[in-house]
Amino acid sequence: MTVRAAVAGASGYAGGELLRLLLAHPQVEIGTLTGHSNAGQKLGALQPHLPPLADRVLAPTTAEELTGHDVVFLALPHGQSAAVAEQLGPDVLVIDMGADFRLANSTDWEKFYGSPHAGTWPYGLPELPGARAALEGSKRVAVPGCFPTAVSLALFPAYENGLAEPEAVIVAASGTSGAGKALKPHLLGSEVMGNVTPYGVGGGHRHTPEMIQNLSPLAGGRISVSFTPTLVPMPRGILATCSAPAKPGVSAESVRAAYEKAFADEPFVHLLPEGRWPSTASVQGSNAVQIQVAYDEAAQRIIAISAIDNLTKGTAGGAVQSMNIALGLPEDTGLSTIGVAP
Ligand SMILES: NC(=O)C1=CN([C@@H]2O[C@H](COP(=O)(O)OP(=O)(O)OC[C@H]3O[C@@H](n4cnc5c(N)ncnc54)[C@H](OP(=O)(O)O)[C@@H]3O)[C@@H](O)[C@H]2O)C=CC1
Ligand SMILES: CC(=O)N[C@@H](CCC(=O)OP(=O)(O)O)C(=O)O
Repeated sequence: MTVRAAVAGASGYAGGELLRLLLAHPQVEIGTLTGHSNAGQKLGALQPHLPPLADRVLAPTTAEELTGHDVVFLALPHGQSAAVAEQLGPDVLVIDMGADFRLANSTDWEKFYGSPHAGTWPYGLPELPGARAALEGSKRVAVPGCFPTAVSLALFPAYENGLAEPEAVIVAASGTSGAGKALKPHLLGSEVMGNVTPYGVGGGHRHTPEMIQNLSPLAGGRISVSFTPTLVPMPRGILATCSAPAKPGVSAESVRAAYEKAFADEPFVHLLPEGRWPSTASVQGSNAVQIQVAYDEAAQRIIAISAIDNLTKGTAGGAVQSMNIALGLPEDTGLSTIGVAP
C-alpha cells in the first residue's frame, strides 16, 4: 500500500520534522507541501536538512491545494486547522498537529485558547489506555501537545493502578524548538544561551487542561495539576519531572511493578533499569520515550521522570505513529527508537 500525504505548514519546525520522518516511511509518497508567508519559496531554502525535497515549491495553505491526498497533516498554528479541515472530505485521513481538536471541554478551550471550540477528535497518544482502539480506522486524529505527551506517559501508570493521590506537581524543561520557528524576542540567542527560565507559572499554561483530561479518567475523578514549564538552552528535548503523593500502602515494589506492566509491550516507551535516569540527549531525533520511576518513602511521593524529543514523539513521530494505526499499518513503520549521540 502506498499513501499519498500532504503537509500543511511544511516550512515550520513540526512540518520539517514530519517530512524527515515521512522521507523514511516505506509506504508514504510525499505530495503537496504548503506554507504561509513562505508560499512560493523552495523548501531547500527553509529546511536545508531535507535535500530530497529541496526543489519542492511551497503552495499556499488552502483546502484546494490539499485535496487529492490520502492523508493530510496540518502543522499550523493553533486555531488555523479547523477551517482547513472542515473543507477536506470525510474519506481523507486528517492529522492535526496543532491543538484545535485536542480538548473535549469547550469551556477549557475558550479559557486557554481564547477562541470558539472547533470540536474533539480521537487523541493521538496510543499508549494511553483505550487510545489505540479509538485511533484504529479513524479519519481524524488530534496529535497531543509535547508536554502532555511527556507528562501523561510518565504518570498514567500511577493513576491507572490507584497508586497516587489526585494532585500532580510537574516541572518540565523544554528546548526552544517547542516554541516554533517564528521570530520571538525571548527566543533570541542572546536571551536563551546560558539561561534557564520558567514561564506560564501558576496554572496559566494551555497544556494543563490537556494533562488533566488525560489523567483524570484513570484517577477515577478530576485531578489537579500544578505545571511549571522551563525553557532551557537546547534546540530539542523535554525532561518532565512529575510527582504526586502516594496512596497509603504503596511501596517501591508496587510502583515498579505497575510501571513494568504498563510499558512491557510498548514499542516506543522504555522504562529504564532501576538506577538509570532519562536524558533528552538519548532520545534526540528518535520516537523513543525514556521513563524512570521512584518511590520517595520519606516524602511519601511517587516521582516519575520522562524524556522525549518534543519534535519527534512530542509531535511528528506521534503523528506518524497515529497515522500508522489509523491506516492499519504496523505501528512502528518508518519510526525509530535509535537516537543521535553525543
Ligand atoms: N514545535 C513543537 O515542539 C510542537 C509543535 N506543535 C504544534 O505544531 C504546530 C506547528 O508548530 P511549529 O512547527 O512549532 O511552528 P512554526 O512556527 O515553526 O511553523 C508554523 C507553520 O505554520 C505556518 N503558518 C503560520 N501562520 C499561518 C497561518 N495564519 N495560516 C496558515 N499557516 C500558517 C508557517 O508558514 P510560514 O513559515 O510559511 O509562514 C509554518 O509552516 C503548532 O500548532 C504547534 O503547536 C505540537 C507539538 C510540539
Ligand atoms: C518551549 C515552548 O514554548 N513550548 C510550547 C509548547 C509546544 C507544544 O507542544 O505545542 P502545542 O503548541 O502544539 O500545544 C509552549 O510552552 O507553548
